Amino acid sequence: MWRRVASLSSSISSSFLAQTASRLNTWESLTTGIAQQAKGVIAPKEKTPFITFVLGGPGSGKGTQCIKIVETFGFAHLSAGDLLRREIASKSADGAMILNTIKEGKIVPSQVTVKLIQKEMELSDNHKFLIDGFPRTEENRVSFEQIIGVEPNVVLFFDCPEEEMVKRVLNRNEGRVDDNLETIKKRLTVFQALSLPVINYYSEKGKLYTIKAIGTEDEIFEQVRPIFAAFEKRPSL
Ligand SMILES: Nc1ncnc2c1ncn2[C@@H]1O[C@H](COP(=O)(O)OP(=O)(O)O)[C@@H](O)[C@H]1O
Ligand SMILES: Nc1ccn([C@H]2C[C@H](O)[C@@H](COP(=O)(O)OP(=O)(O)O)O2)c(=O)n1
Ligand SMILES: [Mg+2]
Repeated sequence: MWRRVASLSSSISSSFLAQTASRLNTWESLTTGIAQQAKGVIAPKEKTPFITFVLGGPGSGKGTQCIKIVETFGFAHLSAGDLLRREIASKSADGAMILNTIKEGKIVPSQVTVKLIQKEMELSDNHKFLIDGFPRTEENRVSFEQIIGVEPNVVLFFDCPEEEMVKRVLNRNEGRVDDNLETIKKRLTVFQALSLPVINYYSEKGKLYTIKAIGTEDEIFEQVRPIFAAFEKRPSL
């Protein structure tokens, strides 16, 4: 599992290792993991997690491009929206609250979303994660850093004109409760007010890759491809 893999990486310093493990509250499982590895129960893996956040307004094409990135570069795709919709469908304790929040075009409390992402990361055997539609607020961003204890390697921003995003969402045809004009207008306001500051934050950190998200799906992917192709040449990916 990733948390054991990450923790066992030789490229992470031991103080960072301890800090991360305690944040994840997994020191016990970490040491168990080491013991199991020593016994040969788990195949040894030494890859550091490689995290990509995929940002952009509603309908900017995040999910569509994530499918292509998965096919070409073998990432695990974790869509925050899909994880939240799965919670609604499973009728979990948070389901009704999540449904109302999504209908209103608002953002679900960060701890709920980060816990869902954390669970998926822990279950995955992959070390390359595409985290789609997250972080959408500064609160999301800080919560991820506090709970997961790592920062993204790459942040993709699909930059798309509002008119085009509205057109795409209204044609999406996936039966989503938020794909209507009233909710999309609210979502665009939330995007401007709460998500753009996150995008600016990563721009200032030099981690942001802005993609002009107009044109065909293939044309857009030709802007995405070289970003990961360059990382593939490095030992980190
Ligand atoms: N380049 C594109 N041109 C036209 N339509 C697109 C393009 N990329 C995606 N779409 C369509 O737009 C809608 C929204 O795309 P999606 O990937 O779900 O965006 P997001 O995840 O950012 O909301 C979907 O119906 C998708 O098929
Ligand atoms: N980090 C996130 C991601 C999604 N959500 C909620 C609120 C969003 O409007 C919905 C839908 O998100 P999703 O990423 O699936 O939406 P788009 O693909 O951008 O249309 O889920 C959230 O509260 N917090
Ligand atoms: Mg999406």
